[in-house]
Amino acid sequence: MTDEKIIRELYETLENRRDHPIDSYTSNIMKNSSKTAEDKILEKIGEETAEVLIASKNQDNLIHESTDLIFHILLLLVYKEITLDELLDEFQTRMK
Ligand SMILES: N=c1c2ncn([C@@H]3O[C@H](COP(=O)(O)OP(=O)(O)OP(=O)(O)O)[C@@H](O)[C@H]3O)c2ncn1[C@@H]1O[C@H](COP(=O)(O)O)[C@@H](O)[C@H]1O
Repeated sequence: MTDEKIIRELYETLENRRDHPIDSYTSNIMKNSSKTAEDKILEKIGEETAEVLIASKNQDNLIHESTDLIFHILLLLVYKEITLDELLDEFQTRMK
């Protein structure tokens, strides 16, 4: 699958990991522990943002680092129970 449907499939997987936790990276990060789940996800977004800046300046790994950042933003939205359709609707309202 190499079209935009992969984002919807990923989103559904993340919602499933949130609602039916297993022992996996995304389920574990969305669980509460000593740090709240939200703080852990926000910390990852901060790290991945810095990695995108460095990758862009170094002309290296920009796709890989951007994917990590986008992935963690999607994870935050799923954790906050925002649906993919709400995100897409927001983009739609900006279409000219
Ligand atoms: N797309 C991703 C995805 N992208 C990044 N990551 C994880 O996010 C973390 C990124 O953190 P780091 O950058 O610190 O990790 P890293 O490996 O050192 O990365 P780099 O330094 O190389 O950039 C790693 O542990 C990655 O495994 C992801 N983990 C899961 N998914 C997808 O999410 C879905 C659910 O995943 P699980 O919960 O693992 O089943 C599956 O469809 C997966 O394909």
